[in-house]
Amino acid sequence: MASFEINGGKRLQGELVPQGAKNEALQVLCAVLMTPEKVTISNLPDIIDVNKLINLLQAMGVKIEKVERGTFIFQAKDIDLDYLQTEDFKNRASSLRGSIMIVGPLLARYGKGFMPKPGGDKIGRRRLDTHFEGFAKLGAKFNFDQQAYFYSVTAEKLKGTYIHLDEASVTGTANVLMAAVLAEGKTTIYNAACEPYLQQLCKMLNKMGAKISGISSNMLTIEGVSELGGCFHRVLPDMIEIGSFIGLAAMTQSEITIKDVSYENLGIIPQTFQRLGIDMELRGDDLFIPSQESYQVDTFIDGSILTIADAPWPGFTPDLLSIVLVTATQAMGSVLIHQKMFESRLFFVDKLIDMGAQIILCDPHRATVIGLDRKHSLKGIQMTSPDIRAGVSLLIAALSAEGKSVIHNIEQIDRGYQDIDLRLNNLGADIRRM
Ligand SMILES: CC(=O)N[C@H]1[C@@H](OP(=O)(O)OP(=O)(O)OC[C@H]2O[C@@H](n3ccc(=O)[nH]c3=O)[C@H](O)[C@@H]2O)O[C@H](CO)[C@@H](O)[C@@H]1O
Ligand SMILES: C=C(OP(=O)(O)O)C(=O)O
Repeated sequence: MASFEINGGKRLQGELVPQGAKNEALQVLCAVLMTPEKVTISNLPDIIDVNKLINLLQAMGVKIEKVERGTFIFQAKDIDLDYLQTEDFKNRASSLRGSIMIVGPLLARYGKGFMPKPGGDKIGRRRLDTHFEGFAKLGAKFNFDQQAYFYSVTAEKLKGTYIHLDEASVTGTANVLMAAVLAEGKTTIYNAACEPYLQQLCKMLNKMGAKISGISSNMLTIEGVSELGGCFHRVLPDMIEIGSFIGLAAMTQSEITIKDVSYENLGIIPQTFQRLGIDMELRGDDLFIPSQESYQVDTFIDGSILTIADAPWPGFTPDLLSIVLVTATQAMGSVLIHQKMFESRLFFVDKLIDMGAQIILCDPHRATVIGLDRKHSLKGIQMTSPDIRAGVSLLIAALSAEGKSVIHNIEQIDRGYQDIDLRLNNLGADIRRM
């Protein structure tokens, strides 16, 4: 288990180039299974989860050529379907969440798809009903082996239909969408998730010959086609990393320019950090965050305490709530953080409280943060990263803190943030990997 040792209290200055988006990368990598033709993807982040999925695809028989860091050519001509029953497949596929999205493409192209219990963050219940109910609506037969915790779907032929998803699941929408693209006839997916990740996936599939309309809305219409061809696709900058850098700048009083953020795809994210009192300026497509002595949390119009809550897109993404929470610890004013989607994502506040933050964990979903307004700094401590976003939040807290902190289990951070220590050290941080 690797660790970071951080000497905090340093102001950073300079430019950060965001990596490609982790959660989009996982979707579009699964989509290479939709065609026997070559698919080139660029701006793939070099992070644990993405590399695990690339290795899984390779083990399944996908030919992969690395053009340069971040750019790969994939060709899924001969897939070894027997491999999907092996222990090696089960081990690899269960080590990340994104692998679940290979099921839709496999079902669509080969009439069968398998999946062990997928991995990913332990941040609460993460059910897969939406995925399998969607496949069943398209005509697939579903089986769940409870003993082996193994999901399988089979179908001789998928037939387009009307599907009202039980919830706007991100990976669920991607999975059902990919199955529908090669189904016979028209499919409508209502209550579809519509994050930029999904918009990008739809655009990529259309480039490959799919007929998807309604992109960016919660109703996707798909006219099935019999086959897809190759394409070139570039992954968007990671909006979660961009949000993390905004919080980092505010907490450490740093002046940071985040390059080429693709502002139009950030949705409500900049606005949400502005409500914490963080100034920012859009310069071209770069986001400039000035060094701020103090930032004051907004209230609602009636003067009541601000609530920041997650919601399906275009609402505020749950993956940035931990970062908003840590950023609020040094703000002037109070804010209620309401994590509606996941029930185990706020417990890391214990560590922030140990560092001197003023937080009341009301229940597993809600925490009230009473900002310190830099009356005193957080103090460095030893801690363990419980999940990817809490891990980065603890890193931000440690960078702002007085003294030395150690964060254990940084594999959690590395699975989503590329070379984070090196990139922040280039701007003046003091992070040592141990
Ligand atoms: C690999 C990947 O892409 N992971 C992301 C994906 O996970 P994933 O696709 O697994 O998450 P889902 O969108 O399926 O659901 C996330 C959680 O929110 C709940 N839920 C979902 C929709 C809804 O309308 N109401 C509701 O309560 C679900 O029950 C679940 O507990 O989306 C999540 C939600 O944005 C993100 O946190 C994950 O980073
Ligand atoms: C929860 C996340 O990832 P995963 O779904 O891969 O666990 C995340 O990216 O914040």
